[in-house]
Amino acid sequence: MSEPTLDIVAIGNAIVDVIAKADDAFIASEGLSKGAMQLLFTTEEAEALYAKMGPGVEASGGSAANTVAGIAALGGKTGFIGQVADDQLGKVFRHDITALGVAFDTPARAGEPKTARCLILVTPDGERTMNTFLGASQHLPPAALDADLIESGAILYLEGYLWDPEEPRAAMDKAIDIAHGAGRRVAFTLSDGFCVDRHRDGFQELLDKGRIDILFANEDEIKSLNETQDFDAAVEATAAKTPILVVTRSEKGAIAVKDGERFSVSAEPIDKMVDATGAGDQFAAGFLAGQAEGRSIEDSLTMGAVCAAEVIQHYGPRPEADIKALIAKRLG
Ligand SMILES: OC[C@H]1O[C@H](O)[C@H](O)[C@@H]1O
Repeated sequence: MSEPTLDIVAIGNAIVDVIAKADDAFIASEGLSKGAMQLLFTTEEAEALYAKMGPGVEASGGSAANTVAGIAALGGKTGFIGQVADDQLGKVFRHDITALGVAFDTPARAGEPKTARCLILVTPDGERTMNTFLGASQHLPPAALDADLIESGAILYLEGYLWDPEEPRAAMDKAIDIAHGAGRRVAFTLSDGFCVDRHRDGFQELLDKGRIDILFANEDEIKSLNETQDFDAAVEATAAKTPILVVTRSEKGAIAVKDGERFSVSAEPIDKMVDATGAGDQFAAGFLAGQAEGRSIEDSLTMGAVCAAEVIQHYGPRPEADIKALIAKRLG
């Protein structure tokens, strides 16, 4: 079996975010669930919400894409697979991710629907409420997978959001087989509490069949997965099904369980939470980069916490500061 040449290869929704400030009254009046991600099913729905939003800033996003962007910023070698349309936003997404040194060669898809966009409303408390029009990203077919790219990564990283549409779900299923067939590890994020509600059985089946080697979740997601409000019981149940479980807990820090041993890290101090978008993505970036560098679970958790703390102190889901330097300062 050949040695991997990349640290992480991710498959995810290829999305351009539009980020705007909003108040709680707007979230309520639109009937949105604060802090969650809801899907917008038509262009009309997306345009209607966009028209009501305040001035927005565009930034490349997509959960797993944000994670590989973070790992690349930390000096890791990464690849990405995701579907954009042959349009302006697709070009923006491709430019931004390749400019970071991420290998991304999934061909653009001609015609409708357009490249995915996520309308993100950030309230004064820094919480983000996401509204995603999946557009072209829901048409990532299994045939678009670059098996060589997947096999070249030490870890394949997948986002639970991609379990919503049928074609990418089949693609991820195939990608797991390719990665495991090449002796690689598979990491997976549960993405969102509502997403877990929609796909609890599918996610549990992945775990029961031993198809996930590293699972990322937050508190809501792990409780939802196990249909319990008892955090410790939820962690124990899922930790028994995967070699490494990582659970982020916002200001309470994060924990990991590896082979029955539990580790924890405090949240890094911050001045102010400006925008929570990308917090989980950058935590995963720090943790996976640590794993790729052969670091301990404790140090990988600290790297996750440093990356998450950086991203929530500015608008946008990807790092702006020199996170490599921040980690060097923190871990020496
Ligand atoms: O996790 C944050 C990301 O989720 C959504 O997919 C948005 O694109 C955003 O960048």
